Amino acid sequence: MGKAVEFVKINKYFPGVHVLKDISFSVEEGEVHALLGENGAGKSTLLNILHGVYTKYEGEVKLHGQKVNFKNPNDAILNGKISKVHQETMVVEELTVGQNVTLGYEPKKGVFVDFGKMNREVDAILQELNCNFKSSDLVSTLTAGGKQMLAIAKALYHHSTIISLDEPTASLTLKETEALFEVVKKLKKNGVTILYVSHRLEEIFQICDRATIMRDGEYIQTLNVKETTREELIHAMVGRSVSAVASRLKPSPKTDEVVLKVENLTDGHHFRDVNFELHKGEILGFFGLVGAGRTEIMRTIIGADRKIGGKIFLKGKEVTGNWNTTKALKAGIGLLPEDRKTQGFMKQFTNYDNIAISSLEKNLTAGFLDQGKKLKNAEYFFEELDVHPRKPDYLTVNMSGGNQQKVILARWMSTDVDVIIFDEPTKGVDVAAKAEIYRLMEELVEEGKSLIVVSSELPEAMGLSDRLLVMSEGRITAELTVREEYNSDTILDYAIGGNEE
Ligand SMILES: Nc1ncnc2c1ncn2[C@@H]1O[C@H](COP(=O)(O)OP(=O)(O)OP(=O)(O)O)[C@@H](O)[C@H]1O
Repeated sequence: MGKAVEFVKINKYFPGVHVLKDISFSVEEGEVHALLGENGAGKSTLLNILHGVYTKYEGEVKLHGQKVNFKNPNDAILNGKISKVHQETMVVEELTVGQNVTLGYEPKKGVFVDFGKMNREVDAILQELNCNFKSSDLVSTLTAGGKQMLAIAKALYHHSTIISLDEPTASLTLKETEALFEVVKKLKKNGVTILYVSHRLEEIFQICDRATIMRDGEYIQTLNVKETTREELIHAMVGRSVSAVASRLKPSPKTDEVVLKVENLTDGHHFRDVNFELHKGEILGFFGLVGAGRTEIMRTIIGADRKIGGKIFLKGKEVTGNWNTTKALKAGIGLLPEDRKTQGFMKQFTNYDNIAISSLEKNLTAGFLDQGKKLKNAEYFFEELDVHPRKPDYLTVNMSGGNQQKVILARWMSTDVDVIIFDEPTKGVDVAAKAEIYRLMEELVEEGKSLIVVSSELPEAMGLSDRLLVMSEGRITAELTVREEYNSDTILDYAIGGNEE
């Protein structure tokens, strides 16, 4: 078999930073090849070069032995038969699936779009991908997994022979993830080459043949996944051994004082009759599959969404009136949102300003905002969370995805609120930073703060929480109070809804 992709001595510079340093390696035709590395290692930058997003770089990219230099991603799709599928795949919600898949390249009858042909062609691809929606369905009716499939369908419509999947499972349900893996296997069988970027190492072992590891913009090595252990992969990525397992070093200073109480909370759509208490100094886990209603509960608690029934008590006082996020923050409760790209940071702000937004009072000296204080606080978290590059004065928008997450985490960790809700705190975050985040959470409870951690990663939910609530389809299906008795099979059963109390 030949080489689908060859990178030859790729160098890439952004103003003041040398991001890719002499990267050379190749990807075989028909293999599933993982691209691994810590946040900021350069994975997205390399993919952006491959897919024609960045056109200025040193070195050569070859596809099937031919040197290419695409003008833009469209050029790459049309002339290189190479497509990228990622989280933020652009779709036009108001159009049908078929219109989105064929956008700009619709089959025509004379000057008119041939909708019959469009639907026939797209439906054939959707069938091949085992999708449960049709070409004529509106995109707005699709789930995150459906949209991902749509992007793959688009790649196939353009006869792509190389497809990159960038963190494809981050927002997918368990079922959607399984369906995606089936599709990956099928594509591979048909000779399609897949480049796969993910921070979820178990997935690498499930579907990848080889893995290339990058560190600080450099090529480290390419490994045969079957002959590699999880520990070896982590060591190659981080350059040292790191425990990839969420664990607690110290017990929580948990008390009986109830800081947050939720009674029969219902939003009429995503969850109903939710009851729970959060105690001062504890980490309360919320485990469930994507779509179980956890995010919606948390948004309702902080006043971002409306409830139609039930009560919320904060430190013994019922939350009434026009409850909103500003009032919540003032009352001492904050949420680190799951969707940090759109709800997380200000594009025109530097890292230290983005970190300081929610703790401005802490950064005042004699009534004025103290730049020095802001910077010092940012520097502390940059060190603790190992943020790359170590530049608090950089615009957050220019940081890698995972490092942006760390900046937003730092914001919530420096707030004065004493109840912090973390929604998927380690999504998109590399393995070394995960361990740091767990340690910082322990420090927060030690300081007397109370945390809720929403997680779809079972080992994380089990390893981190003092108490664990399991949700399925909008309801709490179990409460597990003794850490030592956590059992992953039972918890998954509760999450799937097969073992309701
Ligand atoms: N437009 C830009 N201007 C300046 N620096 C940039 C720009 N885009 C990326 N970088 C820097 O390039 C480096 C590599 O970023 P890249 O997004 O490729 O990393 P990554 O491996 O994909 O990380 P993650 O796992 O967090 O997504 C980072 O240090 C980032 O700050």
